[in-house]
Amino acid sequence: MWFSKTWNPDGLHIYITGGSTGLGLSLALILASQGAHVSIVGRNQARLNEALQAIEKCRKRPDQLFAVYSFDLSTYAGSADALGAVCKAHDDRSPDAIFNCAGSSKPMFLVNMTEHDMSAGMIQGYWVQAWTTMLAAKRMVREGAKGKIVLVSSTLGYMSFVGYASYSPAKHALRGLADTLQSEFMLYDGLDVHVFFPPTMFTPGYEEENKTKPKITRHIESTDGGLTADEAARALLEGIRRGHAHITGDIITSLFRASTRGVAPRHNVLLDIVYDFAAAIIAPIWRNGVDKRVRAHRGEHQQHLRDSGFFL
Ligand SMILES: NC(=O)C1=CN([C@@H]2O[C@H](COP(=O)(O)OP(=O)(O)OC[C@H]3O[C@@H](n4cnc5c(N)ncnc54)[C@H](OP(=O)(O)O)[C@@H]3O)[C@@H](O)[C@H]2O)C=CC1
Ligand SMILES: CCCCCCCCCCCCCCCC(=O)[C@@H](N)CO
Repeated sequence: MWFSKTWNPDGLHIYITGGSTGLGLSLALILASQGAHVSIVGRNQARLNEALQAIEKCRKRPDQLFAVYSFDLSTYAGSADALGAVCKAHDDRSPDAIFNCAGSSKPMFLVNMTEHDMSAGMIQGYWVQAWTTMLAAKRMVREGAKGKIVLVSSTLGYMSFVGYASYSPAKHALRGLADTLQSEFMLYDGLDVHVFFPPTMFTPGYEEENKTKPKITRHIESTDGGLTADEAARALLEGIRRGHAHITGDIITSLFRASTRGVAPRHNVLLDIVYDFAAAIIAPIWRNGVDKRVRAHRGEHQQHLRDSGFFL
């Protein structure tokens, strides 16, 4: 399955969760312009309608079907209803590819989180993609269909630092799910799983998470230059075209990919060995600087805890 080096979306039915903004919308626009039928799901109907208008402008042929559906994918039932609606418009057949882009994050200090913040991290990071993956796999296997399921993790699915206690565990969990399925789906012919690890992407979701993001977190992650949603979408599609199991679209995440590879297949063996070696040198130096910065932040953090009423 790693050796299929071409993928042409023309004429395929592609289901994009979280396709109304950010990465998912960029993917929808690119895939529509390449001749795919595109179905997207999100919660907010107004944003879905706007997305549909934008997708319509990318139409390549009159027979392409574009559809948007409002469902909350954080539950099994919502994900099942969404997938059912998406398939119904295509003779009840499963999509040829599913891009799980839905998700969100709320960076905060652990001790400032409520029970809801902590559990929402797992729901909006993991379950929002895992339920659709499970439901789609069942459908595809029952139909004997060939297809692709793509999960969207993050650089924070390979490593983490202060501020991401509710989010990074969920993105690590997606990697575990993808690695498992990359093995398990060897049982079926033509069912592929890919997992994407984007760095910072300048999207509406990024604007939203910056509202709660601690200053120290923002500072540490500024090492990463970031990508536009369009650049990230193109990197993801290139990874799929190359048949990569773990897809990275920037050098920093490629260093982490190579150095935390486990038994995931390498991309270019020689280059990945170079990345692994480079990470062995750079990672501890970077880490040392970050640890110093976090320790130097202790005084300001205590003040923040007092100001936020934590001790009351
Ligand atoms: N931006 C970044 O810096 C990074 C983001 N990521 C990940 O990439 C993915 C895309 O991020 P990005 O494009 O920034 O996000 P955006 O917030 O811009 O878009 C998220 C999309 O998902 C939808 N969505 C969110 N929650 C649900 C839900 N419970 N049910 C249905 N739809 C939902 C949103 O629509 P609506 O709100 O209307 O439901 C929207 O369409 C996410 O998984 C994110 O965690 C990874 C690394 C970096
Ligand atoms: C091998 C050594 C390399 C050293 C450099 C390390 C730099 C780390 C940058 C981390 C960037 C985190 C991006 C978060 C994206 C994300 O998922 C959030 N925006 C939440 O949505």
